[in-house]
Amino acid sequence: MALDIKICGLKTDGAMAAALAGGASHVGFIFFAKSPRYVEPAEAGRLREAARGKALAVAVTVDASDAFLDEIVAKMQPDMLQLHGSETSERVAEVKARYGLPVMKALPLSEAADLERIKPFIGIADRFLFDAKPPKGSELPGGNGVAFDWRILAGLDGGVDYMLSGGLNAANIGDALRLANPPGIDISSGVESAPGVKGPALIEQFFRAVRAARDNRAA
Ligand SMILES: O=C(O)c1ccccc1NCC(=O)[C@H](O)[C@H](O)COP(=O)(O)O
Repeated sequence: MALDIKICGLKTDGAMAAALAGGASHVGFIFFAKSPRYVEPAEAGRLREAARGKALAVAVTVDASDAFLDEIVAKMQPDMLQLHGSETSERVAEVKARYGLPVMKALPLSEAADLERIKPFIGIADRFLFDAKPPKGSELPGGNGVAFDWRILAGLDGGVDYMLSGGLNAANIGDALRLANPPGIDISSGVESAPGVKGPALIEQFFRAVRAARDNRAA
């Protein structure tokens, strides 16, 4: 089974080049002002050009207004929108209809009971991104480098398409793939040398770890 890999929070040409060289299927840009990964929509529009025809460019927003989404869509021309706030299923449907783009809804998980939260979005969101709940006091709904118990995903209906996210890195990706067998994975701070600073060598190392884990499973 193919594994989708999203490298999120890109801000530089070097990090974009490393993500594409590694074989990323998705590249993410953060439009949340408090994040150290924030990029201006026009700059994301410049950066995403390198990904055309190679990886899907994902705009990550948090409870964004129509006006901000209009600006992002016009200037960045994303292939997909990731809604990473407390958007309702009605809002997801509205955004999909307004832009005609696929929407990935991020949901924070910590225990099996949290999987109930996906129900209202089934048939509306095109994909889910399952992330850890932010640590107490964090100003960021994502990009916190915190993992959740991946074993809870074993209880998920096989038809649910999702990316596993939160605290992934080269050291734990093998366990994550083994325990959850996800259709996609997403990483941000695990390939950074400091908050918001992507390390091209760390990105390369992560792809190597993914390949090694998959080769081990196939052997
Ligand atoms: O990364 C951010 O700064 C961010 C800020 C606000 C909303 C979402 C954000 N990130 C979304 C992502 O898809 C991250 O890749 C995901 O949360 C995993 O991050 P990490 O645990 O650092 O790998």
